[in-house]
Amino acid sequence: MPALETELAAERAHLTASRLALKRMREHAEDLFASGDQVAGDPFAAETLGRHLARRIADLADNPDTPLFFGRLDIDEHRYHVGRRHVTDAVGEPMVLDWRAPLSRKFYQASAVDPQDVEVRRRFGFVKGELTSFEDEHLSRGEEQGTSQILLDEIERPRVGPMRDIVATIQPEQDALVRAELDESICVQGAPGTGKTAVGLHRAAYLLYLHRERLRRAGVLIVGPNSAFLQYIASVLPTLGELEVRQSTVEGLLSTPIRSVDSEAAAAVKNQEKLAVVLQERLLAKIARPEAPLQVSDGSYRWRISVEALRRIVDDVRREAPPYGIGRERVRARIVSMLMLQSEARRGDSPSEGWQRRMGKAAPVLEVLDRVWPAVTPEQLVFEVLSDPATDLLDEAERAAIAWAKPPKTAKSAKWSAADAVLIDEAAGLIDRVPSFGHVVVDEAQDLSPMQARVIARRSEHGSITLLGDLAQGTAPWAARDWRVLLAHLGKPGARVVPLTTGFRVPAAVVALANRLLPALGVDVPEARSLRTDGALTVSTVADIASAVVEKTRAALHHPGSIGVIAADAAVGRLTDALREAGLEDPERIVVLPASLAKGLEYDHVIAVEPSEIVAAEPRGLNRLFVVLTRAVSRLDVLHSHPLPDALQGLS
Ligand SMILES: Nc1ncnc2c1ncn2[C@@H]1O[C@H](COP(=O)(O)OP(=O)(O)OP(=O)(O)O)[C@@H](O)[C@H]1O
Repeated sequence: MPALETELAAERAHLTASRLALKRMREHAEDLFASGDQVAGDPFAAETLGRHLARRIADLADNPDTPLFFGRLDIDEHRYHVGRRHVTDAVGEPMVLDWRAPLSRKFYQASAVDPQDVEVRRRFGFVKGELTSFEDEHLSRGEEQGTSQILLDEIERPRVGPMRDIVATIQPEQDALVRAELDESICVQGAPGTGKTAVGLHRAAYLLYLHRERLRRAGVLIVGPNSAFLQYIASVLPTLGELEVRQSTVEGLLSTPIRSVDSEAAAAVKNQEKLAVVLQERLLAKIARPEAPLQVSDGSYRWRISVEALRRIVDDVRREAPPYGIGRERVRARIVSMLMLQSEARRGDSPSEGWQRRMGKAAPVLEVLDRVWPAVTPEQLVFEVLSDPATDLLDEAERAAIAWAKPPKTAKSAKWSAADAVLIDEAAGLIDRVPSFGHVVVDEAQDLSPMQARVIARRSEHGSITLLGDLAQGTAPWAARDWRVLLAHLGKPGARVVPLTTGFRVPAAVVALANRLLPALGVDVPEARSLRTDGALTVSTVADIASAVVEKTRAALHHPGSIGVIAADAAVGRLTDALREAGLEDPERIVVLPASLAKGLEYDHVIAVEPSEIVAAEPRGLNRLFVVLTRAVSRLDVLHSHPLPDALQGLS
């Protein structure tokens, strides 16, 4: 057998042996799970152990399509296979190292210039789970491949279905971000297709591996722009063995059901940061100066707190500035302890806890509390501000914009909008503490409004964040133009801003087209540089858009992979009908997508319909077009019957 075949056979044998070892590990976990009741001492321990083992069993599942290892490091006579999880043999010797283990870092970072003791780095090529090839780099001899063929094959593989993990081919600049310390917050300014989303998800998996207990308790949260995006990324973390990460939109984090839609003007006002100040001022204005002493009857005794002493309590608590609701409880507790001191002095013993509770709820105490520090719900506070936005912080036009069209009678009967729900969350954060996640990853972060950023700031106050985005793809009316400003709203003003510029999705010709829009977008971001020289771009002037879309879609079906027809939202119905009438319905492969939902997604073949309509549909329409043009993995057809936007003139 030739040497290459012998090597391949040996690697396949190692793969088979690793599979068997994984099976044994899983069976062991299943046996433990089955006998859990007898092993654990009490029902609580049994449940905890059960949950742990169920997680472990799920973690050890073997997916035949995802190879157990994808690389090998030869260091000092040892061979280390690097894969998605640890696999050990019957005596506990490692057969596969988890990609997140410290040693595995060399797989991603070693180079001919800095071999890090690695003699050989081997990358494996797989086809449908079958090990079919490998590439060696003799780093200690100064040999390093340019761009790996296995990487190129991977990024050119047709995309159908949800996003995949990239563990086998993480690049050094991505790896440095994935492995940043847990307490470091970072902001990744990444041009389209540079792997921002992938980096964020792998960072979450890496941090969970390294700080499992801490993060399991505090939790990890991924925030994405919409549910289509969340579905698209949902399977990446489970394939990396991480099942317990919360994935949500900003709206999904809020507790208020959304039952109305704001005008653009109202949404713009409500999303400004100064609304946080408006709410806070209105809340603090509820605190009143005590004007009378407090007297409480207690059996045959009568206790009294002077008005000066009450004022001192209120002033002290106000100065300490706790959340408003906690402040109210603090005032109550201090009143009760003054009463307690009087009772102790007269009766000579300490009152019981029951006595303290009773005093805390005594009618005169409640009366004072309700007068000087009244209880308020977040909904009530927002209702009051919107019903009567009397504040110098808002001008006449702003007040008019947010006034209710039909004022509800009470906070309970109000129909809240998405921006109201954010205000209610702000109010809730002013009134009480919000539990903080250990780490929060925010994707498409450029579109967060200052008030939405504060929703996330509250949930990451004691943790760190990974902020992912591209200022050029900002389409919301309030989209960020400067990361520093947004980072300040997120409570992480000092976070490192790191650019990513090597594109893995979009072919060079398509990147060049999209880059023509950059100067008109009004943001200062580095251009993308594509790793891909393949791909095809056509720009065609057509007479009838619908029939051109049908024709291009039919032609696209000759290639493998997904097809995204992306058009201005208003045109989607018409194009869907045209494709249906032409018999081109294949939900597995063809999607007609409104431009407003394209962000973060990718298709092998994109048919971008009528750019000028996409641009005209919204104030940041040019940014939207930039997003649409950069969704293509292999081929992009631009179809237009109206003139192209200025920046693209002269193309067809
Ligand atoms: N190191 C890599 N190896 C292989 N594929 C990669 C790598 N990095 C990124 N990719 C692939 O490139 C594509 C783009 O990645 P991703 O969606 O994370 O980029 P993005 O920066 O979030 O893009 P956008 O801002 O345009 O939404 C994905 O298909 C991803 O799997």
